[in-house]
Amino acid sequence: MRAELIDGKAIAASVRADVARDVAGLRERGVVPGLTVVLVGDDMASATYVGAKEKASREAGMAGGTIRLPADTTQDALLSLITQLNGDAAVHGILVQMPLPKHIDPDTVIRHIRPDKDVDGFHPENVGKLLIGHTDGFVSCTPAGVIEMLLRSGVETRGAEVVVVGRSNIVGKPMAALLVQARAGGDATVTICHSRTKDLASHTRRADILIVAAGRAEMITGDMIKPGAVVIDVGMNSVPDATRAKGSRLCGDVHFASAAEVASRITPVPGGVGPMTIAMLLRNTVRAAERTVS
Ligand SMILES: Nc1nc2c(c(=O)[nH]1)N[C@@H](CN(C=O)c1ccc(C(=O)N[C@@H](CCC(=O)O)C(=O)O)cc1)CN2
Repeated sequence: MRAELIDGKAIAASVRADVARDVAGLRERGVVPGLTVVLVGDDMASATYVGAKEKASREAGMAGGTIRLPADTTQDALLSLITQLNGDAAVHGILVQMPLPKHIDPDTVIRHIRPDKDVDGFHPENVGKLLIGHTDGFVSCTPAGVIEMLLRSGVETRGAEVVVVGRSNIVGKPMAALLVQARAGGDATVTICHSRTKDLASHTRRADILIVAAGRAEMITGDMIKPGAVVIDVGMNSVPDATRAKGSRLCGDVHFASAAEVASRITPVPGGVGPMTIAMLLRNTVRAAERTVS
């Protein structure tokens, strides 16, 4: 393997240590940052992520917890709960775990969360603030985590050719917005590719930094990467693997073995971007709490 690993777990641990210090400072001023996570249904992966968020927020000294609702919860019942959390002064951050059951419209739910408690950064007001460069909103945790990883790893984005594969509202679009903005972790020249992009490899091969968030297991192979590029894999896919006791394994959107022969630096899956998502959620929650006192 030629590439050096970018260790998301270690970087996330250092962000979480910073957050814990900020939480301690707020507690001295009589404010205990509170995060409430809402999980609807019994999706196993979601339950794992929510459990990880709960544990991380507790370890950082925050209050709150998870409200678990059955899969047949109505949209109205969920909206009523959010109204109640919106009005609760002890709750600084509200997060509704995605995906939601099919009978609930995620956009309606996201719009119902008070923008100043939307620590996921999904509300249109927060997305709009990101686009126009206002720093008083919240930025979606996964793209914010990627920028933090690049900054803390000393990867220069200024003037870099960055290709983002994936155009989701949660990752691809905010990722591109962060990369083009005129400040540290930005100033890049950005191309967004997606499922309708013609000759994807001709774009990815130009990238100094390649960020892949397409949701297709191992779709980017070493021959699609410019030698020496930095590769950030946002993908999280479970694929069948008869050699594992579980019968499956977790992999990213990048074919790690071939990519690591070509790239200069690369994030693994697991242990790359995933842990950063949770660290940035904690950071957003501390910011939400800070804004209530300053
Ligand atoms: N309301 C939200 N829903 C979802 C979000 C989100 O940011 N807000 N993102 C994803 C899931 N997600 C957080 O919720 C998430 C996914 C993965 C990880 C993570 O740390 N993964 C580990 C591996 C875990 C495993 O072994 O299964 C890793 O990459 O090392 C954290 C958060 C969709 N929903």
